[in-house]
Amino acid sequence: MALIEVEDVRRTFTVRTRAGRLKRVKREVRAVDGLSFTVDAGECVGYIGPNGAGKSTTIKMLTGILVPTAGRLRVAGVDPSRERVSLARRIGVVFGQRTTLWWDLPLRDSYELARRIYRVPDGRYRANLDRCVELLDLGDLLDTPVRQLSLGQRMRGDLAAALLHDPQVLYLDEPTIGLDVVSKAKVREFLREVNTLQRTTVLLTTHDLTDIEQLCGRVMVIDHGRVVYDGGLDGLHAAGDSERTLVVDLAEARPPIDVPGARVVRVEGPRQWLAFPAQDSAAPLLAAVAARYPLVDLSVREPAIEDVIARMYAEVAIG
Ligand SMILES: Nc1ncnc2c1ncn2[C@@H]1O[C@H](COP(=O)(O)OP(=O)(O)OP(=O)(O)O)[C@@H](O)[C@H]1O
Repeated sequence: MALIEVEDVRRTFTVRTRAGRLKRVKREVRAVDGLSFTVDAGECVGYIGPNGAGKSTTIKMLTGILVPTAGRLRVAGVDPSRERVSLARRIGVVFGQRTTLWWDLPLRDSYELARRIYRVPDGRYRANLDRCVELLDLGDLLDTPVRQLSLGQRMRGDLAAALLHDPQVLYLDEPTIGLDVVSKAKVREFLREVNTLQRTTVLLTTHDLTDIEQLCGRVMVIDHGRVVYDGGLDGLHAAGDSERTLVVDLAEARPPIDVPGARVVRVEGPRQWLAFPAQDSAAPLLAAVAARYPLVDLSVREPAIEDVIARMYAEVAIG
């Protein structure tokens, strides 16, 4: 069942720019330009794209903050901008860059306020709070004012606040930004649990592609307000023409070796790096290298997803 429906949605902004000393001209910016997709209940979807691609504008329309210029939007059966109050009970939102908690209040009081605003029944509130406190390790922090929390602690606090009312959809905008490795791991583990056990639908915007690799079965890449890729991470590699690398340690330093189906991209003493198409099997290549040259060691490196996406953006920009 589709929980999020976006059908040919557009959103333009009129901006005024200087033209000469006194004159100002109006210009139309198409932030979202004919966007269509659906997200089914229980999915965890990465929503990624370069700066200015239209991600925040999409999320703002899906939360009812912005009204689309044209097109149709539904979240959990509700038109976001027309029914913001009933939508608020169905969604949770976390912005990595700013908090939705009350700065001067202890976490516990912020949660209590959220309980009243969303009219969460007592039993459900208790159960959800206990679960979040345990999974996010918030026990010792509940009585600390939000302004005294570290960034990682605050983010964990924000995640709990977004989930106390059992939303069907959770929007996450850069949830791991600025966090250290340990905090990132904790946040990701929690999100995985929320998505797989609670079956909460997650739409995740991030520039940290490890978030996507570890959490999302599906990725949507957006550029210039349109979806340019929608599918699994594997397919993203194929779409971006990505390459894997075979790293070989030869018995001695040599000029670049010659093996069909691969090309040497780097040589450092006896070590050589051979690039080959990511979708090809590495086995024949390994066999060919081993048959021709005395080897000490070899390993295969997967392409960095950042490189794949950078390549894809470059193709879109050229095309
Ligand atoms: N309120 C606004 N007024 C004018 N232009 C806007 C407004 N909001 C967004 N834009 C423009 O719309 C385009 C899309 O912006 P948006 O913030 O949705 O991108 P984004 O993908 O979220 O980028 P980032 O990764 O940098 O957050 C940009 O060109 C931006 O300048």
